[in-house]
Amino acid sequence: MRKSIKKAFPYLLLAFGVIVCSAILEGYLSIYMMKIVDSTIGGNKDLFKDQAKTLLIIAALLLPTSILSSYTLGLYKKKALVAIKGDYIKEVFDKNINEFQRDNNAKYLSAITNDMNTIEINYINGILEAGRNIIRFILAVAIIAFISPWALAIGLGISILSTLLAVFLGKPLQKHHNQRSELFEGYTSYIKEVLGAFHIIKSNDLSNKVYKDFYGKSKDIQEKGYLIDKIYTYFSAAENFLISTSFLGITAIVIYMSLIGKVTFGGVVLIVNNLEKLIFPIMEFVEWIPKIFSVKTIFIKLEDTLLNQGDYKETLELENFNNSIKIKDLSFSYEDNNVLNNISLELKKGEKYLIIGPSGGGKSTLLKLLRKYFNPNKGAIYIDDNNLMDITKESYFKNISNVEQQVFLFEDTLRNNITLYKEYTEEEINDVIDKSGLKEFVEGLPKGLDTMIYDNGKNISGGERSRVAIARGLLSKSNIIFLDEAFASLDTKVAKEIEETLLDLEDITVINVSHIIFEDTKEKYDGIFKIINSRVTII
Ligand SMILES: Nc1ncnc2c1ncn2[C@@H]1O[C@H](COP(=O)(O)OP(=O)(O)OP(=O)(O)O)[C@@H](O)[C@H]1O
Repeated sequence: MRKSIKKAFPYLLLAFGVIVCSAILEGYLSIYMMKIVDSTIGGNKDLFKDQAKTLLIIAALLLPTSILSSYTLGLYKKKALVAIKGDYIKEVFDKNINEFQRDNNAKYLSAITNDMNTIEINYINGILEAGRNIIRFILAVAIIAFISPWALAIGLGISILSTLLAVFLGKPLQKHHNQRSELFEGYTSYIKEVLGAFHIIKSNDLSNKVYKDFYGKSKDIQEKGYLIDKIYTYFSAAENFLISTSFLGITAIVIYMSLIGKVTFGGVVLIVNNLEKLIFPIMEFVEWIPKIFSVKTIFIKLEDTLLNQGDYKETLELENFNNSIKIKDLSFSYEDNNVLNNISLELKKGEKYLIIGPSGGGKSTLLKLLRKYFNPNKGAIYIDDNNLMDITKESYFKNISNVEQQVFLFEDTLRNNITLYKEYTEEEINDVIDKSGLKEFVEGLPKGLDTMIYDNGKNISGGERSRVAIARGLLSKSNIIFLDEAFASLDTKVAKEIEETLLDLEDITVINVSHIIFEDTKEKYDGIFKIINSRVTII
């Protein structure tokens, strides 16, 4: 993830370049001011008269450079955040389907909101502020060294002490930031769950329980934040004490040096003025250092969420599906739960299959294996004699489509929901609308295909949703359609009509996992398999 932020590095260089220019102007102005003060006190006013105009121009130039530095710092921040958020989402969608499904997706939600927020506040702002302070510090070092190396040595001593303090305090902060990030993850997951279950909570009078649970989780997060703030407070107090006593000490030393004639009056003014620039940047710098380091654990956590465990190299591109799917001696278990045992089946292109069996028997697992969500533990699935394990996911997914009980619909037009944002001719679209049984529905809509679908399809029926999923599959020229309990929430008449639509599709292989068997359509299947006790029987 840090690599993503590095993409914005040129903008960081630009911002720091502008700050360096501004610092040089400031330094030049300070030294000239000192020379003028000393020469004026010494009775020579000519230098002031000669240089007044130049100094005014330099002072005026500080205004645009400071505006430009704010602008370039903002630009870097924007580019870095867009890069890291964009790359994170892209990599989430590179995850294997099974690995993504295994996790609670609140983990990703929390990463893209809470963790990105912490990265922005502590890491990106930290880099900007630390860099800016280093530049200010170097300027002060140069100016003070020019006047008195002694004053510089003392100032640097304080800086080293402050840095050691920051490194020492950074460790516990890292741990607490990580724990807070985990609490945020649970909190996001909980909010997602209770908002999703709103009607169950209301209708079962669970609001009080939700309130209590929410209060507990929210309190834990606030307490952790409070603890982090407390550590920062102790840290700042120790640092303030160190700095203010040192500040007084150095001022006294410089005044003494002036009394014994080692520093001019202008030099005293300049050193006292630049001591602030020597000490405060370091003070701010050391405050940012633990914040920057504390984000390290968040980067590691984000990268962990993106890791794909399965690293099997897929080498075959499936252009088309022409003959058959062969399942040979396939076994699969979830850890030690053996779900499928030595299954062998052959499914032919264009034929229609129904898979039935008791709940928990392994029907959905077989379907997931056929959909390539994961690979078998033993045996194999062959698509036209190619081991499915070797076929790339991208090329395989182009050949299959899925009709689920819950068909996902985007908040967009019916057309875009069917085409899934790909280009097709009107003729192709009308053809699949006809074949999927959506024609009457579309014709009845005042805006036809341009009708908007709202809130994941609240304005269309369950049967229409299933038909949209079938239309998607037909339009993308899927060779195989998998159904997973697609009829479970439909009334019998609608379910039967959709099943008949599917059974009438020519050249398309349909594999339907269902509890529901209609006696009158049963005969239309080319094969019915029952999964029971980890084995398959042909009916
Ligand atoms: N991701 C998983 N991790 C661990 N065990 C799982 C997982 N998914 C399913 N199982 C277990 O595997 C077995 C088979 O589940 P599967 O969902 O394949 O059955 P099913 O026949 O489709 O059931 P149903 O008809 O109720 O949907 C069950 O014992 C189930 O608890």
